[in-house]
Amino acid sequence: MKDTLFSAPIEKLGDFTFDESVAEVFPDMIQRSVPGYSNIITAIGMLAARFVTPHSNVYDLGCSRGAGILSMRRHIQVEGVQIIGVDNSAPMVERCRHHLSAFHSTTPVEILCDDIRCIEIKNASMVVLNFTLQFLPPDDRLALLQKIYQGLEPNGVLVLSEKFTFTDEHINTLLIDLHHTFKRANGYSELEVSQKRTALENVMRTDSIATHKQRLEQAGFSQVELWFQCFNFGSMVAIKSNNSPL
Ligand SMILES: Nc1ncnc2c1ncn2[C@@H]1O[C@H](C[S@+](CC[C@H]([NH3+])C(=O)[O-])CC(=O)[O-])[C@@H](O)[C@H]1O
Ligand SMILES: O=C(O)C(=O)Cc1ccccc1
Repeated sequence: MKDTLFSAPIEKLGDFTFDESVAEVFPDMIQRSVPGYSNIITAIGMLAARFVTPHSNVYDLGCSRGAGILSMRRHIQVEGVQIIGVDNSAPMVERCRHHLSAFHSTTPVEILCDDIRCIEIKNASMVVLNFTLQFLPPDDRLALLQKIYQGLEPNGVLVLSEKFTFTDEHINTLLIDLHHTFKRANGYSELEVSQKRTALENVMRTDSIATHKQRLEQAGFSQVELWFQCFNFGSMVAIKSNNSPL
């Protein structure tokens, strides 16, 4: 389904939510809106092949329709792994469960319709936050990362993908502008770009790469690196060391 949600003028533009209409067009929306999205999904599978250990849990927090879960599940070759996907949007969860059931796998997946701030994380070898942390209130972000760190086993990995802001105003404007050019090249009109930007203003509060690094370190991660960036979008890995004091 093609995303045309912001194509006509909207008189009272409300805040962006992950409702039925967004869930319906979501694969098209994210593919045309996030530069590097497919590369990141592919890399999440490659990281799963390396990091997921036998008899561990794997979490995809804010799993939407399950693209990250499918990519990980395809690459997991070890036994006894349980994948847990979490999303608090019922229309997303419904489509995610339906989509996953269309593919055969020996690795079980459970999809929870819940807030990622409320679920328990334990015995994890890999945790994915693929463009989800940016939707949490900034004050709740550190506590979530601390919970993830505590739930990870030594040598476990967190993949954190986000839209970034940049402290240099000129660079920030340039990268936002290149993102808009990317969206225009993918068929979105000026009106679609500007209405969606306004709808996202109050719900998606982005941090700088430096803020993310500091917060991940504060949560306990000692090895943190940006492994991918395209314009103002990117993805980081954070590894829990095997001689962690916590
Ligand atoms: N507090 C929360 N608790 C649970 N879910 C939440 C919360 N806040 C937001 N969500 C969910 O996080 C997802 C963010 S989209 C992730 C893409 C996916 N990872 C992908 O790889 O395709 C990113 C984007 O749209 O830019 C939505 O499905 C929300 O319902
Ligand atoms: O579309 C945008 O401008 C974005 O920043 C990315 C995005 C993609 C899907 C849902 C919400 C935000």
